[in-house]
This record gives sequence, structure tokens and C-alpha cells, in this order.
Amino acid sequence: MDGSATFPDVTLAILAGGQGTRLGGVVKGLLTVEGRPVLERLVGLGASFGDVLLVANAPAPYARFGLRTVADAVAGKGAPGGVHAALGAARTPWVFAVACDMPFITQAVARVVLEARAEDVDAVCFEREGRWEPLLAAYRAELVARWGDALAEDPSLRQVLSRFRTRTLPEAALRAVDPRARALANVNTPEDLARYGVVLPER
Ligand SMILES: Nc1nc2c(ncn2[C@@H]2O[C@H](COP(=O)(O)OP(=O)(O)OP(=O)(O)O)[C@@H](O)[C@H]2O)c(=O)[nH]1
Repeated sequence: MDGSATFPDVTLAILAGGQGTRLGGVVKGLLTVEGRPVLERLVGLGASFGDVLLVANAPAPYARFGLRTVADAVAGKGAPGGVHAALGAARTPWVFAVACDMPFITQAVARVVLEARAEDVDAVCFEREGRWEPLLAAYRAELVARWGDALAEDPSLRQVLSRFRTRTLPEAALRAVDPRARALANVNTPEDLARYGVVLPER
């Protein structure tokens, strides 16, 4: 843990265990935006956190970043399994979970989420157009056991979140520090490449 960090009690957990099938199986964290791989951009954000963790089942392409890396404890559960692994591996009381395909997350946005934590809150995320945004979200690490129980039902992230005391933040709270709500952008499809100015990694 880094006591000098802005969020010393929080682990930045980068989820990178997906298949990237909609982009032909690309290693999504190596997509380049504004000249830098998305993962490098997120690792830069990590300096504000007490710890940084990569959750990946095929971590070799990310070795150069030198991150502490764990695999999913329960395989084949998608992003809910990735968050579960992050909660289990965290050495801090809180986890800030993000996806490896979100290039525009800033410290200011993280601060909005993390400052909304409270004694009686287990998780914090934005709500946009009636949908929760669980991959730019804070979670109590102690949720891990109940999270593991929930995985048995193959839930979506939102279904898992609905079991806990989740505080949702309005989109306006995001736009106050990120007027175009770019932090929630994730790169999934060929259309997204052009939309966000993304360059594919070399194969
Ligand atoms: N650790 C872990 N992360 C996952 C898993 N599935 C998805 N993710 C991550 O969760 C985030 C959102 O993933 P999606 O965009 O839904 O899926 P994807 O596999 O990246 O892409 P598609 O195959 O095109 O759906 C990304 O950061 C993924 O790397 C998984 O099984 N384990």
C-alpha cells in the first residue's frame, strides 16, 4: 500500500480477462489512444491509488507493465468473475474496478466515485439512462464471499450489484468533471475505433 497516494485505501483493479471477440480477439488493453496503450493510460492513473492490480487470465501481453496480476478465481463468469477476483486479491478495504478498454478515465472522475463512499454503502457507481455503470465503480473488498455466492447464478454485474447497498450517482455528477462523459466510453466494436480515435495493436 502507498500511504502517499490520493486514495491509499483503494486498489485500482483493471479488468483485462475478456476475449475482445467483437474486435476479432484483439488484446484490448493494448489498443492505442492518443499515442498510448489504454493499459498504460490506466497504469498512469494508478499512482493515485494504494495499489494496482491486473485481473487477466492470459496476462503475457501485459507483462511489460510489471503489474501484480491475478487470474479469475472462478473461471468463465465474465466481468462479474473479474471483479470477484479483484475483491479477493485486494490488500486494501476498497477496490476501484475499471475495464481495460476505457481510455478516458481521469483522476477527477475517480474522485467523484470514491468521495461518495460512506459507512452504510458497499458499492458506488454512476447511473446513466437508467442503467448502472459497474465498470467504473467502487466496491468494498469484504463483499468477496457474497459476491462468490452470487456467481453461481451467472449474473450480470448489475444483478450482483443489486444485492448490495449500492449508491448510484447521477450522470450530472460525472459531467461536472467530464462534460462529455468520456470516462464511461469503452471500445468494443470496429465503429468504436473510429469514434474514439483508437489504433489497433500490432499482431
Ligand atoms: N477478469 C475478467 N475480465 C473480463 C472477463 N470478461 C470480460 N472481462 C473484462 O470486462 C470488461 C468488459 O468486457 P466486455 O467488453 O463485456 O467483453 P470483452 O471480452 O472485452 O469483449 P467481447 O468479447 O467483444 O464482448 C473488459 O475489461 C474485459 O477485459 C472475464 O471473464 N474475466
